[in-house]
Amino acid sequence: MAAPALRRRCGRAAGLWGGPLRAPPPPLPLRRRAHHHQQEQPRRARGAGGLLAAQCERGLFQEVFPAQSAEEQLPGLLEPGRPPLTAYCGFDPTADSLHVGHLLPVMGLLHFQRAGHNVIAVVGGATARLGDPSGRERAREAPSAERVREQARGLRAGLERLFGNHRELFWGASGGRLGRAELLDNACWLGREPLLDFLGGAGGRLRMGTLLSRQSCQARLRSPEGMSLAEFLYPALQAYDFLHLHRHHGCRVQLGGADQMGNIMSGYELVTKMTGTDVFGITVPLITSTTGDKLGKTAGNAVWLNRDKTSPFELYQFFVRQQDNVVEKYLKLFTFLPLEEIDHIMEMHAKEPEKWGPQKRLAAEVTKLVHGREGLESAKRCTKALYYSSVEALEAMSDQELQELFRQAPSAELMLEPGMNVLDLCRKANAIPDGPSGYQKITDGGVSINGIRVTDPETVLILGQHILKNGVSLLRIGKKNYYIIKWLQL
Ligand SMILES: Nc1ncnc2c1ncn2[C@@H]1O[C@H](COP(=O)(O)OP(=O)(O)OP(=O)(O)O)[C@@H](O)[C@H]1O
Ligand SMILES: N[C@@H](Cc1ccc(O)cc1)C(=O)O
Repeated sequence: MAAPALRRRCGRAAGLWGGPLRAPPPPLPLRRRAHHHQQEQPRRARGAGGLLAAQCERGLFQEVFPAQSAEEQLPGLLEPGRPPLTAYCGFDPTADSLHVGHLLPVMGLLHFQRAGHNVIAVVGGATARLGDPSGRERAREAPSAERVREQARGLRAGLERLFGNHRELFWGASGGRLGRAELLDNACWLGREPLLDFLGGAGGRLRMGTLLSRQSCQARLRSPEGMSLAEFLYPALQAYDFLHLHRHHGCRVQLGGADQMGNIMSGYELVTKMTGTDVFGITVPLITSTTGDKLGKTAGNAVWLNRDKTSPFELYQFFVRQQDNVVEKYLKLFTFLPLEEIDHIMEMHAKEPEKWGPQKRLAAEVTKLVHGREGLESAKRCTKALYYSSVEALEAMSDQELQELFRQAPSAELMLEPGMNVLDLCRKANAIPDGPSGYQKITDGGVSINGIRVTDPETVLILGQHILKNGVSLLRIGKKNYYIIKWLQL
């Protein structure tokens, strides 16, 4: 199958925009195209029929496969009133947490769900043992079965949180029918499939030439290390997942990042050959860092969704720091805000760029989806405490937040002794050098407690001022050396 030639940019697939199939509209810049279509054919406010068009317009759905039948059939299959479709996406537990890159295929699933379709998130408890060679220059080190099981737990918890937060905080009031969301692990079927059955069944249908022609395979075969049989068979296992999900859950759509197109095409090949049913693949764009690397584990630049690895505050700050040239794109990709609202946010931003309005909104929406309302409040509290030296915010912080906020900061547990002063505190916390230079550090104005500079080393510590109600003090030496002091038996 000359598959890559069939791939086509989602944005150019006229049928997906709701326009005539044989007369695609001329390619116009996105914003103008939206208005052009609004005039020709009113855009449905919500509903399955508009799902592909809407997500292409947001830039979330990048490519569809196979282009022609997807153009011809998907819009009809997604019409409101038709039976719901089932779409799936897989996530390999090669770490114990999801990361920001994974959010995009999850957003894809959530949009399917919002349009009334059923979705399945598959944790690759079996596939992670082999390691997907797509987009990788070298093989991964094979993790132990126990490690994969442990990491799969982390991924499952993360996915459950995302779907739960979405249902509670982003759908609750909408009233419409939200599709079903299921969480499965491919170890449940791949782990039980006898080898000979697999090779004799799926193995007999997939073509070597096609598998070898995939770009990810070619790149690896040319590399000095070559490619193991396990890695070579990876796409066959992923294809088998699609077949299994099709047979047992009626799944007809596989979503994935752009790097997954080869594996998705193999799944398409297997399902159509074995069942004769048309199935489809949809990819989402890859989120990259400012240096152009795919954001993820391989490049070592992952921003995690698990609170233990990246706190709500750090996640919030990651999005607040996004540059103007990507923030509009991210608002469309990572939030459910209507496009008209995003336009308005961007217009306001042009007038008042110093307020960082779009960045803050983006950060708030994503943090709420990932960490819930409480996580967003925590992120805001930490921001106030750190960047606005808010004693109130500091006082309201839990131990966990303090640890998260000052992850790298040393902490000390101290007993408050009568008459204890600022110099004693700094010394006991090992925050200043012994002798006169430490003393001078304070008199020079290099020390603050709870955001307030203290220049007299003999100042006696006062409860409620130097020691907050929650029994902590935040000591800062110089510009950014923080020490967390926990007072015992106050
Ligand atoms: N930066 C990203 N942007 C968009 N999609 C991504 C990104 N990173 C991962 N994905 C998608 O998330 C899904 C699950 O990815 P998976 O966890 O298996 O690998 P990964 O995170 O890409 O791993 P690695 O970084 O180790 O290559 C895939 O569809 C993948 O394409
Ligand atoms: N191969 C995908 C993960 C995946 C695993 C199993 C699947 O059925 C689908 C996708 C990746 O590494 O990104």
